[in-house]
Amino acid sequence: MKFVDEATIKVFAGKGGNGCLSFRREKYIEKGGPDGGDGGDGGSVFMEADENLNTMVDYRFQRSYRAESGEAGRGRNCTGKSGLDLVLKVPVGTTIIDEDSGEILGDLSAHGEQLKVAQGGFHGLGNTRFKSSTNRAPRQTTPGSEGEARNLKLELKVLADVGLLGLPNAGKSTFIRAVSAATPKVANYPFTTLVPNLGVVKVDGHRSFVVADIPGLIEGASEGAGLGVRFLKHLTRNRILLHIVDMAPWDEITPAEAALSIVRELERFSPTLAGRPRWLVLNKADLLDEETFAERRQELLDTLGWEGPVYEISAISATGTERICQDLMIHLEEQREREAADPEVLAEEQATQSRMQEEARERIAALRASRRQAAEDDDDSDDDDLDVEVEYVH
Ligand SMILES: Nc1nc2c(ncn2[C@@H]2O[C@H](COP(=O)(O)OP(=O)(O)OP(=O)(O)O)[C@@H](O)[C@H]2O)c(=O)[nH]1
Ligand SMILES: [Mg+2]
Repeated sequence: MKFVDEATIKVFAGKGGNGCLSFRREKYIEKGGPDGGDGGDGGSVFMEADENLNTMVDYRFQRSYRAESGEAGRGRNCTGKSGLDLVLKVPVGTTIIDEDSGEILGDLSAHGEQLKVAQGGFHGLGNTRFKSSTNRAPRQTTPGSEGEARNLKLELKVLADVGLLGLPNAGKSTFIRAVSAATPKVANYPFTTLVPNLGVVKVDGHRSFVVADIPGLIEGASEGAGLGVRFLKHLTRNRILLHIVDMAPWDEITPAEAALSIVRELERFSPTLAGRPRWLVLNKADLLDEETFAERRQELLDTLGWEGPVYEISAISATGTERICQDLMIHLEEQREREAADPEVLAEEQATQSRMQEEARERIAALRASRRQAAEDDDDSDDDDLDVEVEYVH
């Protein structure tokens, strides 16, 4: 699943320090010559790619960044100190755009790569510089120049490793809140989530993966009902799906029926996607006594004929969620290692992704056609919502 993670910031390079106007004043020397030093240069602002980062989240809290200004020059020919450069770290793969002109300033594609985004101001000259044979007591200095200022847009295409799948109200957004710093809206009604949310899950402090919370699928999603179909195709880019099931639904539907409807949806949409690694996550365990929970669990597994991994959690109190994250991390790392070690595994994964996308495209095209047909019949529907591009929101 690919999202654009973006942030808009303003950067200010430091101003150059002013040149100093000063004359030597010492005992016994009545008219000393000029000794005003130059100012220091203002610091510049750089962006630097850092492989330890994977989102722009930090840039959403602080929007304005300033490099140090240079100090003014002083008497006795002292040059002012230069301002320190400011280096702002961004994830590898970030594109940096000048927001006002739309110009792409650069792509930072390797760890440690830097790009200067705002030039520091040049230092002013002290009056010593203006001494000449005809002017032994110059009173002239120049001010330091202003540093550049720029509005920048930082864009990062993020691939989510894990996609959350489930009916509306299953607890997907609650799950992502429990395991990451993302804070999507959670509410006791369906379709709370209207646009996907990404959360970065940190495991043991330094390892991480990205989870995408998408709007709830409802039965008939692959037929274009509800919001689901717009997002189903984005799941074709995930490595693994977590199917979140509400074990204590408030409506008539049983967890087994609900889960089955989701699986059918997936199969109709893309058989290849339905065959991807998928783990069952039974949520809201806190709302049921043990016995009822066990019964529902058994019915669910039987109905699905499920033999894959199953987790029991209570997302609201983050009970059981840590273990899933540990296991997901291991699964993803093993997959990454296999792909890195064996080109055939990587090629296979790419082929699978292409196949899923092809299936998704066909499905969407078929839906479009049938909607168009319907539109001709009643002249009242539109199919614009079938293929929206997804923007990332925290
Ligand atoms: N008791 C209990 N309630 C939960 C749990 N997880 C989620 N909920 C509640 O279930 C409701 C729906 O949760 P959300 O996280 O918004 O569900 P969602 O799957 O994101 O829903 P949509 O965005 O509409 O698709 C909220 O009222 C949550 O507080 C849980 O483990 N226990
Ligand atoms: Mg939600």
